[in-house]
Amino acid sequence: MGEAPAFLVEDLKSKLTNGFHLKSKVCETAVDIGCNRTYVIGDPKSESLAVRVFDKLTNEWVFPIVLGTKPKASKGHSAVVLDQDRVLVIRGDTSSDDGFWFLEVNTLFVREQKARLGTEVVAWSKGVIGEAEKPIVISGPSGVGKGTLIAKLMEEFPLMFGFSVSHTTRAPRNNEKNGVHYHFSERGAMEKDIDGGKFLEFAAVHGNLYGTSVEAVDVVAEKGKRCILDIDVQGARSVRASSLEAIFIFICPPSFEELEKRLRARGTEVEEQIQKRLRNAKAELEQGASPGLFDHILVNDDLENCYDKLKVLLGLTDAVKTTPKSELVHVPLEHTGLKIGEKIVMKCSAAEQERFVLDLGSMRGGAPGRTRGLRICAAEELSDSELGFLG
Ligand SMILES: Nc1ncnc2c1ncn2[C@@H]1O[C@H](COP(=O)(O)OP(=O)(O)OP(=O)(O)O)[C@@H](O)[C@H]1O
Ligand SMILES: Nc1nc2c(ncn2[C@@H]2O[C@H](COP(=O)(O)O)[C@@H](O)[C@H]2O)c(=O)[nH]1
Repeated sequence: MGEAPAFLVEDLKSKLTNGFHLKSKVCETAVDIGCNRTYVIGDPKSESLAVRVFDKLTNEWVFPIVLGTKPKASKGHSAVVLDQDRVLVIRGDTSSDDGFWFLEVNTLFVREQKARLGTEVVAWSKGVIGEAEKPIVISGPSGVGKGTLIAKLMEEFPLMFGFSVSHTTRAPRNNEKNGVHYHFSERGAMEKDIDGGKFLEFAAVHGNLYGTSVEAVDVVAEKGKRCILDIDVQGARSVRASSLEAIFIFICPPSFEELEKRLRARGTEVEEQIQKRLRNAKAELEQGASPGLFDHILVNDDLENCYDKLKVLLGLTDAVKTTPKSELVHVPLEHTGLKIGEKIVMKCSAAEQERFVLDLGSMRGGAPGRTRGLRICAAEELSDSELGFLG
């Protein structure tokens, strides 16, 4: 690995304490976390936000496994340590919906992945301004009508919802398209991606492997839509245990006989599979009722009736059919910032007269999902000390 170029580390380090400054074309920043580690973010050649770590105990560079959806390359960025767990990275010359990223170095998710992979790990999480709606997890036994309800929701509210396309090792049915209904995968390839930390959750269901990749959820969020996950109860349990905040809905059949009727009438499974799915349904129905896992239980008796109830609990009325747009702020390439408590006071170039405060006080979530609940407020809302910084 070799020794750290001391001049580089010292030079980069000196730029950052609680305050930070981005002049155009600063594509490499360094932050110290703890006594022994310097995280260097960025690569001036490619402008990518690559990450490497200098371990001061061994005097070696470490190249961590980088999880989560990575930020796009950037002409310049600034970085400030928020706590021992994460660094806020601000991409210059971008809009606030793609400007704020969190490099997680020691959060619970990162610690879990370090233990699992036995190597250095960091994870990216994109900062979301405002109260982006929570993803919706829909579970229930095979044949209960989850897919039917989700299809109705997507048809009525195409701008609001996006489907998380899972990976599965099951063979496609006649009407199923790769990349639309599922990413149909070879078991070996899927297991490799699971080992590589690319999955938010996975489970063996009815003899096949199914899983939700971090990317599947991110792709939906990237379009500004609310993500719907159709996953089994084991998957719901894993998501519940993760940092992804979601609403959990369990769909029940009116009776076991009706479930069997629907599964047979769908005509997609051979008898052996039907029997297996019905056996598993018994256990799933028991687990669905276990306390603390699901926020809502809906009985899918009459389809229209159940769909109406689903819309009510998601707070959907006829008046709400588009995605609410939060106000966007431009983050210029040149900016100066100061961390004061849970606020980042941003002063952009004097000529542009742009000043705002990024309030991290309500932030939640984080890798492997998004960091949500950031708030941007105007300079008028600043306290005297914050105004002092702005000069
Ligand atoms: N309320 C209902 N009344 C009668 N039939 C229904 C109802 N809801 C769904 N169905 C039918 O039941 C069958 C199974 O529904 P669907 O495929 O949506 O189930 P699913 O829960 O998504 O199953 P899987 O978990 O196997 O993907 C379909 O043929 C669908 O048209
Ligand atoms: N844990 C997960 N379960 C999933 C996922 N995608 C689908 N499923 C569940 O599998 C069964 C069977 O689905 P089918 O398409 O073969 O009928 C069903 O209960 C789905 O909810 C996933 O990514 N993770």
